[in-house]
Amino acid sequence: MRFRKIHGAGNDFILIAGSSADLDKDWSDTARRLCARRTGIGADGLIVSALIDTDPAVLGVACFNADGSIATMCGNALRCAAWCAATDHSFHDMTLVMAGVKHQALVGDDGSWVTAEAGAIDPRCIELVWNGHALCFDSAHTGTEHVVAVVDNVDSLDAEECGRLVRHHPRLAPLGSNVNFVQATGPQALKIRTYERGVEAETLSCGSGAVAAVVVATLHGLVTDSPVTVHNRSGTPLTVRPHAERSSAFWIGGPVTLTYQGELT
Ligand SMILES: N[C@H](CCC[C@H](N)C(=O)O)C(=O)O
Repeated sequence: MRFRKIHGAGNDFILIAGSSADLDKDWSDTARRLCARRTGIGADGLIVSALIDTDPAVLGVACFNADGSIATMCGNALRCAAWCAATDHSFHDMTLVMAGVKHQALVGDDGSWVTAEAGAIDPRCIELVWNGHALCFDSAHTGTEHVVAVVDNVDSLDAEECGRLVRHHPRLAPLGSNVNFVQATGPQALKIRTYERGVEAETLSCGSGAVAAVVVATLHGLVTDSPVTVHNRSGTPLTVRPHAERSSAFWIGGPVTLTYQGELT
C-alpha cells in the first residue's frame, strides 16, 4: 500500500489515499505502529482519505492520532488531504468530510486552506499556578477540545510539561483536551505552542489549535475580526481568517510539504 509522509506547517502525518471502504476500517493499531518515532515511520498521526464524489469533489478523511485515538477534527490533516487531492486529481475547490462534519477546502498558490467551525467557549475554566506562572485557560471547541492560556512569553514555560499536566486536569475529564499557550506578538499576530492530546507531546503546529487561539485572543481583545498570523514552532506560520459567510467559521491556511513517499510492506 502506497503512503505519503507529509506535513502541514510541521504537523506531520502518514497519508494513505484509499477507497471509501477504507474509511470504515479501524486504523488504530496501524496508526500506533506506523506513527511510532523509533520503530515506525514516525508521525503525529495517520490520515486515510478516499474520494467519495468527483463533481463536485468530495473526499472522506479519517485522522488517527499517534496513540491510535480518533481525531474528530484536525486542521492540518485536512489541509494535507486537500493538497494531495489537488495533486492527484487537480481538484482545487472541494468538500472534505471528517467525523461526519463537512469542511470546505481550497488549494492554490497561497497554500492549502480548510474551514473550521468554532463552537462553545468556556472562559476561565482552569486557573492554576505552575512553576511560578499564574495561568488561566479558556476552553474553545473548534471541532475538537482545546484550552488556551494567554501568556506574556510562550517560550518562558515548558509547554510540554505544563501541557501534559493540564491535559489531564480533572475539570477536562473524561475527554481531556489539547492545550495551547498563546502570546500576542503584534497587530494581528500571535505566537503559539500546543500540547496535543493523542500525540501526547508538543507538536510543531496545530490548525484547530490556531483557530482556538484566535477565538480566545479575540475574546481578550488581542486581535480583531480579520486575518491573524499564528506563528508556531515550525517557523512556518498558519493564517486564520474569518469566513465571510458564516460568523462561527474560520479558514486555516498555510503550506503543505511532501517529505517522501513509499510502499508499506
Ligand atoms: N493537529 C490537529 C489537531 C489534532 C487534534 C487531536 N490531537 C485531537 O484532539 O484528537 C490540527 O491541526 O488541528
